[in-house]
Amino acid sequence: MSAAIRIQQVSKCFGSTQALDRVDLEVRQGEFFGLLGPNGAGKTTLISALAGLVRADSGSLSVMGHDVQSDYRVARRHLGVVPQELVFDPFFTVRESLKIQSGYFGIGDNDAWIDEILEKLGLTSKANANMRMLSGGMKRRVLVAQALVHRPPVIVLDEPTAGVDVELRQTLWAFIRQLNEAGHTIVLTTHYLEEAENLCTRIAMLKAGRVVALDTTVNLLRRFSAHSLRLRTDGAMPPELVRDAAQNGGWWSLPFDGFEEVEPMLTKIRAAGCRIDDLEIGKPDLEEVFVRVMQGSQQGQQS
Ligand SMILES: Nc1ncnc2c1ncn2[C@@H]1O[C@H](COP(=O)(O)OP(=O)(O)OP(=O)(O)O)[C@@H](O)[C@H]1O
Repeated sequence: MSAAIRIQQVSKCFGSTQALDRVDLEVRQGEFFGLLGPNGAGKTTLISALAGLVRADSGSLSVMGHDVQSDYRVARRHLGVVPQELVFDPFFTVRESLKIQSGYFGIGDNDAWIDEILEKLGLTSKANANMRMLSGGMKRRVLVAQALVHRPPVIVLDEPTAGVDVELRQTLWAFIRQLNEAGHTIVLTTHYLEEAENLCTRIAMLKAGRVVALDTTVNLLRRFSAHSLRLRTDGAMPPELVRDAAQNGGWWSLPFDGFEEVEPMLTKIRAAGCRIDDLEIGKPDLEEVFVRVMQGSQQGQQS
């Protein structure tokens, strides 16, 4: 079975800026894959290269086995991209825009699918509204609809929830999850790491155009983050606990692997005469993983 997306040794420079530096990445069919990185890491450039909007200086990219340069039309037909920028033609209604988009892909009678997408994205009541009359969140919904109009097996969403309200987020993720369950491959870039942690089964992290971590979400959390006992006390902590602890805003954070370690830690704190004023258990989270990977730029274990 061919990979949904295969990126091999892709580099791209804009003048003196190395936006992509020998990127190797493979996304399997049916995956929900996260592409993360700080501003300017190269995520959008990589997506643009995949969609044929930017030409890589070297390397190759394919979608469902079709090279994005030599087999552009077929590769593009297999790909739906939700762009980060709100670009649209202000003169058409929502339905007209979707019909025109269908036309680009040579699809004539697409009304039933358009109705379904409109409904799933909560756009039915806006179908005949002019694009320029829509709010920012509604325009973003239309961008998602446009990306799906030709039923692409691979869907790439470039920060689809930037600046959108809770309702759209939930509607959007419910729909995207459904598409993933139906077999579509999903690639997501987002700065909301909680979203990526909940949705993506595998994650690549980019920094300065390079892949600096690539692994399953579970493995990344296991390797770079831990449970922690977080507490505020009235006095100095026992020195043997301070060694591994981090302090932030009056809170101590003590990492641990198994819950059986918690009670002995509390006993030591009490024995040192400290009163515990507040206490909580922190779970491993992707934000900690992200910060540690970006600080260290370790090459993550491949999976
Ligand atoms: N058309 C362009 N011309 C010149 N430089 C560009 C162009 N497009 C991107 N770059 C540069 O390439 C680098 C990667 O940009 P890119 O937009 O791919 O990052 P990103 O990871 O998508 O960032 P963000 O999270 O902010 O969207 C940046 O340094 C950016 O300034």
